Amino acid sequence: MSRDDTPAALEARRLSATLGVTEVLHDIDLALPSARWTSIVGPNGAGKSTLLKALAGLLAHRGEVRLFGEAQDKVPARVRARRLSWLGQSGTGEGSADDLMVYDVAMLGRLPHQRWLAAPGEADREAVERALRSTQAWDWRDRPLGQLSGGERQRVLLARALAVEAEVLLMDEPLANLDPPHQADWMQIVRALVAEGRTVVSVLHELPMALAADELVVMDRGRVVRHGGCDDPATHAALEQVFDHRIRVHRVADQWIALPK
Ligand SMILES: Nc1ncnc2c1ncn2[C@@H]1O[C@H](COP(=O)(O)OP(=O)(O)OP(=O)(O)O)[C@@H](O)[C@H]1O
Repeated sequence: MSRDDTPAALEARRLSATLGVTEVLHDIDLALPSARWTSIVGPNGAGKSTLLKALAGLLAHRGEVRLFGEAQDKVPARVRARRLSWLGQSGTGEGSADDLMVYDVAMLGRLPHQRWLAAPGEADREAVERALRSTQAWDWRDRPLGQLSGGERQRVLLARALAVEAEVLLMDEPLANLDPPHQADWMQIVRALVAEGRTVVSVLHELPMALAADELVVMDRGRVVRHGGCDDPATHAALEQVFDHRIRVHRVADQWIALPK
């Protein structure tokens, strides 16, 4: 449960996961509050993507994952796909979509809402247009995904994730390839989602952006070493520690930044 006794949006209990023959997540207990933005950070190989996939129900694991208090493997796949939206690391698993038009890629986000083989309805078209406009990808709607630059493509995939209009959005390195203005736009989109009561969980390498979240999960070697507020000195200390004290968290112009030492 989260601190105020409402069910956490996502909760992991004694969560472990093995890839190949190696256990990469060890006994993780974690409760991510709803209507908040939580960032997951840590060194390369810490297990961030694996944790996100396990939380999304995309990876076999031991232990339990709960979605708003309900055992996630008991939630029917279609219902889960409406409640939980996923943006994977760019370049993974999207190759087969290269020939699709941008509009149709974003429309894939509406599949969980559509009846089997039914054509998209008005609500689907509106959600797709809203999503593509919010990531400034609407002008490319008639272009094939494969013709776009890395950053343009990322904005289309973000639009697809937004088009789901899910309560929970999980995003793995959503800022990859985005230029600074579009990184700022991404943060505005996230803040707007959270203001609407949605829950956002992002794996980020950009520490200043990660520290702009409400809460930070700091991982190291397959474990959560700290889950706390982004303004909390104990969170900053954990962050500095997992990066071997090679960074230092500072307050500059009303935001937290992490500078190399
Ligand atoms: N198929 C696999 N078989 C064995 N080990 C794997 C496999 N895939 C990933 N791993 C290992 O699992 C660990 C966790 O990987 P994961 O991708 O979750 O880390 P991460 O924190 O997201 O890293 P990064 O910041 O580099 O993206 C790494 O040590 C990685 O080498």
